[in-house]
Amino acid sequence: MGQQDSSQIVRAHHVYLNYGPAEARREQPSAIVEDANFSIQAGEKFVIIGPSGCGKTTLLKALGGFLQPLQGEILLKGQTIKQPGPDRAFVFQDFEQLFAWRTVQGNIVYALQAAKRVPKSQAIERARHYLELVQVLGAADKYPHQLSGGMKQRAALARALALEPDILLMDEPFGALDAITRNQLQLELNEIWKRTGVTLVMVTHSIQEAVFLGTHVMVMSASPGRVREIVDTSQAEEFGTSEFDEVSKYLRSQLIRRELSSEQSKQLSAVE
Ligand SMILES: Nc1ncnc2c1ncn2[C@@H]1O[C@H](COP(=O)(O)OP(=O)(O)OP(=O)(O)O)[C@@H](O)[C@H]1O
Repeated sequence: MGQQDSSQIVRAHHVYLNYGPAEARREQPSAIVEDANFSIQAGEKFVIIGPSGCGKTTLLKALGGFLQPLQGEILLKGQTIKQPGPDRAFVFQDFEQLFAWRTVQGNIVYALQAAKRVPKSQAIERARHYLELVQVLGAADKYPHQLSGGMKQRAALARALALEPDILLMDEPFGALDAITRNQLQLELNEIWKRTGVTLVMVTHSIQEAVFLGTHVMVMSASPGRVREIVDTSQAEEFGTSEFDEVSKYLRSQLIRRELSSEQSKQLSAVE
């Protein structure tokens, strides 16, 4: 490996990913993700887009340490990622990611005690701070089944942020929300990012969301999943501006290039 830039938090170096037992994986001629090379700077909002099945979630799992590369390596702060750790927190699309038998605050306190051994009184204080940040402090004593989908996602976000991770990994976190709640959470996530400075790595199917939230958007191609391009979108964060429209158009053209079938192209247009 070459030298690591001090502000570089993640470096993926010729990463090949596949599933199954190590032996079987080695015998497979092709990988799901092939030769992925990219780096993420601390404090970036790094968004991954690509056609369905190209390996976006697979890549997030590898960043999370849940899947080891067949070849290559992923470094976090200069250290090879070998397993999951509290320095990386996840938010998923699924509304049911909180422990059903604990209150919203209890979910966060438990995570802090289990993952970071934070003493209880300090964990409660931290939980309430992050619940306030995502605007669900009023629901601190409620159980997940008493919350709307949007509130559950806010609570899951608070739990992830409370861990004060080096990177926050988000897999289509707003994908199952209605359009209004989704827009509101996008706006709020931007504000939270400005206040916390956390490095975000997010997968989305929406080009608009990618451009709005991302400072950088990585476009993947399918079969095999490869990194096609990383686009700096930091100047295009305002909906409706010419920069926003231009970069969205460019990303769309990159996504539907070459390998997409007409059916997949239709699906992509439908989500935009
Ligand atoms: N646990 C698993 N075991 C075996 N194969 C898997 C597993 N999870 C995913 N795959 C396969 O890996 C490929 C990439 O899946 P992945 O979920 O990473 O794609 P994606 O780009 O996130 O897709 P989508 O946009 O549809 O969510 C798919 O062919 C999928 O069937």
